[in-house]
Amino acid sequence: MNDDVKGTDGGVIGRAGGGSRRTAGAGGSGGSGAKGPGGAGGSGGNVIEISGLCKRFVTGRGSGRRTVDALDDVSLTVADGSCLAVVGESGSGKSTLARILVGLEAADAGEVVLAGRPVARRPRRAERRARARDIQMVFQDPNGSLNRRRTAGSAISEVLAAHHRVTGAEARRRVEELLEQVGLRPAHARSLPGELSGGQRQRVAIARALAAEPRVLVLDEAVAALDVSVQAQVLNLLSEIRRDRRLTYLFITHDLSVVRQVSEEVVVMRQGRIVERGSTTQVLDDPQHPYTRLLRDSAPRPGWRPVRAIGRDAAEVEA
Ligand SMILES: Nc1ncnc2c1ncn2[C@@H]1O[C@H](COP(=O)(O)OP(=O)(O)OP(=O)(O)O)[C@@H](O)[C@H]1O
Repeated sequence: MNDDVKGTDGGVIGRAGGGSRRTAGAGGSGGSGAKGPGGAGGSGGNVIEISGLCKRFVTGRGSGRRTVDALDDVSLTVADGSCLAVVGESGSGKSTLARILVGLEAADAGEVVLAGRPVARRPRRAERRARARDIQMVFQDPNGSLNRRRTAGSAISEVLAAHHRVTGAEARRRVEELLEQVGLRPAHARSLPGELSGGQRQRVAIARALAAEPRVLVLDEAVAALDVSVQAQVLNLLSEIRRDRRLTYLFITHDLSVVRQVSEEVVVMRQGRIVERGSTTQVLDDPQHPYTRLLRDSAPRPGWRPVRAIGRDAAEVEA
């Protein structure tokens, strides 16, 4: 972790309304938040602590060999019950971060502490299962987590059975409760994914993730495929669920208007590194890093004129 981005105030990422912000300096890439008074994993502490995370992908052979540092010394914390948004252009490393967090990918270096427990880089089966209870992921495309031949009810009860000792009538009752929580009717338990709209499918995917009763939801572009009115409904639903269940969200999105709606804090990623972090209002209203300004100025809004510089070096853009 780089000292130039460690806040002397103990960092900001993990605290809602922490009120401070850091821009990573030359060579800086990480953010750091302090443990709250409750300590890691405790109420008021950080439920996610990531430090020095690195991931390199190597593709091709010989002269076609290519290496990409998808994550380069990434550090951040997320406070219990808060929502941290992760933004950045395509290829900046957001999904790799999410996939490592939920165990779909192994990091090359660095540490992940989840609910106070360090996560092994190559965990055993029991550890993977324990992690899945703590942290669940919702993807952009619900078809990724829903089998087209399985009803919504069966998809949800599969996760229930994996993590909780419930069977028969109790499982059916829990499925109905979960469907209601995501704004669907109990009868939807009998629907196949193909019989549901995109928004309804994403609600089922959310109910399925909630069935584990996790502490953390990682949402990777979870509303990006929905049309705007459905998107607003699902975002409202996610906010209600977070409040009611005291969940923690890591919310990956490229859409800055979504960031404003859902998160208290935001980190901005570029080429595998964190370049800026802070409260959502500070970062979006008064961005300090040229790349954040570029992202903001590239977002469509009334009177917007496209900036054709995404992909150019941010320093160039600044100049
Ligand atoms: N399995 C893989 N093999 C090779 N390269 C990969 C792999 N996964 C990701 N990468 C590369 O790592 C970099 C980061 O990818 P990642 O998917 O994390 O970015 P992202 O910010 O989530 O992008 P997007 O918003 O388009 O999903 C990219 O350059 C990508 O091509």
